[in-house]
Amino acid sequence: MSSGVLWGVCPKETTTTTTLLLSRLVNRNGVPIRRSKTCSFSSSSSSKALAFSGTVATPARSSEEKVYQVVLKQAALVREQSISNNNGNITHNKDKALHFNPTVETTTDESTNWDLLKDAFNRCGEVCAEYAKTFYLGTLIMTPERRKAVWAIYVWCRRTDELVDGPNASHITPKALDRWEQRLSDLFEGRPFDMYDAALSHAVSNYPVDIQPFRDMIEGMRLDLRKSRYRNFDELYLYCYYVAGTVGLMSVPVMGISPESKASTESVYNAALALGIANQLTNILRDVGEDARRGRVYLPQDELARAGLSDEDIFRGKVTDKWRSFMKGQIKRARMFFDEAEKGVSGLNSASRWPVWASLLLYRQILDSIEANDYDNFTQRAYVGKARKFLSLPVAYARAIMGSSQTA
Ligand SMILES: CC(C)=CCC/C(C)=C/CC/C(C)=C/CC/C(C)=C/[C@@H]1[C@@H](COP(=O)(O)OP(=O)(O)O)[C@]1(C)CC/C=C(\C)CC/C=C(\C)CCC=C(C)C
Ligand SMILES: [Mn+2]
Repeated sequence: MSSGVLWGVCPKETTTTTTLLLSRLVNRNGVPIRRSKTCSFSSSSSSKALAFSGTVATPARSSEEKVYQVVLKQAALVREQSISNNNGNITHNKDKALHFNPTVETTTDESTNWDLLKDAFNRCGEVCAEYAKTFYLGTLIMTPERRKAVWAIYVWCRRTDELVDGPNASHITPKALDRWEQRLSDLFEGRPFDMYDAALSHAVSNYPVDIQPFRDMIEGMRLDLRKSRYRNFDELYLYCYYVAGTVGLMSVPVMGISPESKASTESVYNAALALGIANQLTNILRDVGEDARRGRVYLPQDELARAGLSDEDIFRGKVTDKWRSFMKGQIKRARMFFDEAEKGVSGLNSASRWPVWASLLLYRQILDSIEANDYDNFTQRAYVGKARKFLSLPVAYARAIMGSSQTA
């Protein structure tokens, strides 16, 4: 498939801003911490920094606190907006979905809409199958409505990433991202620009999906345009939330929360966020060499310095004992986010657990593969081979099933 056809869309119009609020989830070492607004913070230079407003000094909020507020808001929205059946299970928002419901008597125009929409979802499925085969296979066990919605979200995320990473990336300006964000607002208001937008427009009208994680992902792409260094983990955490944690928050309302789950909505969202962060940290560790060749160093500068390393060491690309030891710490932290994510999978609807477990186990194994490469992520790209991928699927399935008995 020509990615030019799929991604070469130049959106029009203006922007909106994102709002992040307060509180927390896991600390920068990945350790869960529950704290109230009045609790004091642990470590981190940026958490300790003071933001001055007038003459009153107030502690600057850490990225974790800001992101946790988004989690709380998303969890509250899904509780409020979802129409619950007797079990409290999340079901479609039938009022909004009515427009595209083929079982409702339709005019010719509406039938045409429906045909176009069917084509749009089929195309989304093809894109997923092409770019993320294992994930695509996992979606096949979901209900058709859920599956289509997840595909539409996937395609929007991929296109958004391609704006700054794809073949036309050198032409992408902040203005283009503003136009992409305007297009996002339009599709959320039922005015899609193209067929992929129409698929997402339908999906977000059918499930209690909020626009904020989508806007925040665009904000992550803005960061990629203007920033190539991260001073500390607090900055990196925010970036990871923007480009990947958001995916978890977008997906939960569609994947659904299990009616039998004893887990709180908030804890399921926390786990989804953690999976996105874990995946992105893993991406970053896998792609150190590739990113360096593009002049990018995502690794926290203060942690590099503490390990006696600098950008120069990364550009030189020599695996030394210092590097191995530094990488061990980074891998450990990524694993802690995976651990955090694992705790929430059983809170999802049963049919959504298998693809989530599969993606979690596969991504997590990239970390094993970095170790197997003796931490050479400068010249080698860690990957999970076909055999290991294949073996992970029944393991994922078993975990998904085990989750059912734990939640019941
Ligand atoms: C309770 C619980 C655990 C729920 C699970 C929630 C859930 C489904 C979380 C999904 C987490 C996930 C797959 C995050 C994606 C993270 C990621 C890899 C982001 C990449 C960003 C940019 O990275 P970069 O440019 O550095 O990397 P590349 O070299 O370009 O790869 C992204 C590329 C952003 C775009 C993200 C996607 C295209 C993935 C979107 C995926 C979905 C919508 C489906 C998620 C569903 C499942 C089952 C995995
Ligand atoms: Mn990318």
